[in-house]
Amino acid sequence: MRIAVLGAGTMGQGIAAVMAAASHEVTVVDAVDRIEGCVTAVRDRARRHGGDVTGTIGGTHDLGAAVRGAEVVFEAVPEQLPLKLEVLAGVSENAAPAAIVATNTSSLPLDRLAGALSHPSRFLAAHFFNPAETIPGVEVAGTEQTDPEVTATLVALLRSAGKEPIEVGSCVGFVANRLQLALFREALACVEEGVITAEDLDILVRRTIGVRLPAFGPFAVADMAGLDVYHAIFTVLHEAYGERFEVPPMVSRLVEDGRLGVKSGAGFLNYTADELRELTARRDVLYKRLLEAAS
Ligand SMILES: NC(=O)c1ccc[n+]([C@@H]2O[C@H](COP(=O)([O-])OP(=O)(O)OC[C@H]3O[C@@H](n4cnc5c(N)ncnc54)[C@H](O)[C@@H]3O)[C@@H](O)[C@H]2O)c1
Repeated sequence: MRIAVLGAGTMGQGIAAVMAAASHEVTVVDAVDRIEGCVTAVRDRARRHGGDVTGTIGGTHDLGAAVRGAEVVFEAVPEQLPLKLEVLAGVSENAAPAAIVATNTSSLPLDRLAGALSHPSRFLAAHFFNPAETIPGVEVAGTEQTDPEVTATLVALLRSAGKEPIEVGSCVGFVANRLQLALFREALACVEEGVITAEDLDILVRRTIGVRLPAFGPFAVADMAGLDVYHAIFTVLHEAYGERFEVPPMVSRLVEDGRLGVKSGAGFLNYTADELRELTARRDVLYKRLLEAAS
């Protein structure tokens, strides 16, 4: 496929590297003086990521020329609404009506960005994580106007390039950044209260709750801990810290229904008898391997 990547900074280079390593014809567009430097950086990153780079990598300052022949355009210019609107308007003027336009915005509302395009049904978000060539997951979000076929095509493109697209609703900040910032906000609160240093907090996270996350998400972790246990902890933390730790009604409901997690056979998630039997052993093996890999 012919792919244009707009903005060849931290993210654009990574996205271009992913696509070049997957044999696509990639053109990066940037406002920097030395565009050759961006191309070299993309090629180096693609090589480190994928070995042989069979796709071509070009660079230009000319957005119009780059997007004119592109089947997919990835936008990765800085997170400023007026700039993104200007760049997307330039894409709209020059790209073929059938081209798919994907923004890598972290937080800007997709509906506002879609307003810059004359074919908003071809627009959606592909939110990569840094470094884009290494982190597997990519959040994919459309607006109400996005054609489902466009989403399906982008998802297939990402999969074929070795990524793991995960579709999310079109909310500000999507999902991963909301989770990441919620954790960071509480980490800052702990440091500001003086209960731990920033250095020790990083160690604590890496050696406790962080060990679990590559293997199990927050709902699986909660089910393994026991939702009655979470209910009790929320109750105490709510008294100490107020509103932000109020017992979530969903947790209360599940506890009332006897869905306490793995120990009662179901919680947030459902488990087959086989899964329940194997879960603890699988968990212990995974944690051991993850700790070995991280050391
Ligand atoms: N850095 C991250 O960890 C991260 C992660 C996910 C998403 N994002 C999002 O990705 C986008 C890009 O972020 P980044 O970290 O790569 O920024 P960056 O500053 O590293 O790169 C942006 C690039 O865009 C170029 N640029 C500026 N104006 C331009 C224009 N008019 N035309 C073409 N190129 C132009 C800049 O010269 C720069 O090289 C933002 O929307 C950001 O929120 C960033």
